[in-house]
Amino acid sequence: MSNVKIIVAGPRGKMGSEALRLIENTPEFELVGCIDRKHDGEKVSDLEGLPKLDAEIFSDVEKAFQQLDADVLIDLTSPEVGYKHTRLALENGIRPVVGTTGFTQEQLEELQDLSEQKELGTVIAPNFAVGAVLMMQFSKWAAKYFPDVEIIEKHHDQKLDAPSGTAVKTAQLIEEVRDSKVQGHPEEKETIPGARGANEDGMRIHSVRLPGLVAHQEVIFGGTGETLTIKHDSHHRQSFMSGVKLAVDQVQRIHTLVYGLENLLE
Ligand SMILES: NC(=O)c1ccc[n+]([C@@H]2O[C@H](COP(=O)([O-])OP(=O)(O)OC[C@H]3O[C@@H](n4cnc5c(N)ncnc54)[C@H](O)[C@@H]3O)[C@@H](O)[C@H]2O)c1
Ligand SMILES: O=C(O)C1=N[C@H](C(=O)O)CCC1
Repeated sequence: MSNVKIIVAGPRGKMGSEALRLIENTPEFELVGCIDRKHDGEKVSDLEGLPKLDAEIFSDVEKAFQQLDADVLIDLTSPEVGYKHTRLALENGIRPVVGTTGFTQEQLEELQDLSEQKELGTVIAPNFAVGAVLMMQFSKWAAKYFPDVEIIEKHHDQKLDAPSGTAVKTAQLIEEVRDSKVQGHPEEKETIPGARGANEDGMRIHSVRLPGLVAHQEVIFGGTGETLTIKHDSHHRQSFMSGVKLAVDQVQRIHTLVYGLENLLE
């Protein structure tokens, strides 16, 4: 089988640089280029701290997609940029694997339509860590029996979007199995705005941002005389890489958009 030819967008980022190491250590993966706001025309191997890979950096994304012979784009950038890259990749016949979070529901639907129109697989996963996927699935299961639930997500303080993509996805999975409900006292009042967190279908989501954190989430269920907490911690960004690898492998076998790694796990 021939190598999977990959473009990485955001190669100098915390996740992008980890994805480069994954490619370096995966014999069947080949980095053919990168998309970066800076360093146009330089090689990845010229940049300090990145693997010694002989792939060119492009600042013009359209030029990169037209000139490079690529199968897959791995996007690990920021919400607006990631959305634009995903659209352009599909328009140029390249299958996107997207870890970038913060896409709106409307953007996800547009990308689903484009993916189907082009008959090209797309994987968008708010969390590539297998443990986090299980935490979300266990939460969906628990919500059948414990409909009162609050989510506390904790991330490093450089994160742009809040709530996290994982928290939004968790809430969506819970919404599939519980009726809409208002939680807490019906007459509760916030004396400091935001004290009760974001409100997603009655579920409260609290976002913590602190240096020292990577990616963490607790889903707390309350019942009569008991609580259940389902918790996941990513202590290192390597935790996301087996999921990225799975997504790159699977995106070549599908012809639609898959939102969430759980849809690719057996
Ligand atoms: N799905 C997951 O499992 C997962 C895990 C961690 C992070 N994330 C998401 O991945 C994204 C990146 O996270 P990070 O921690 O690596 O952030 P980061 O800030 O460390 O890296 C983002 C990179 O994108 C680059 N970038 C910005 N605009 C660009 C453009 N126009 N063209 C090319 N590159 C551009 C920046 O230069 C930067 O290097 C975020 O959306 C984050 O929420 C997802
Ligand atoms: O570091 C981040 O940013 C992360 N974002 C994802 C999210 O928004 O859910 C999860 C993993 C880390």
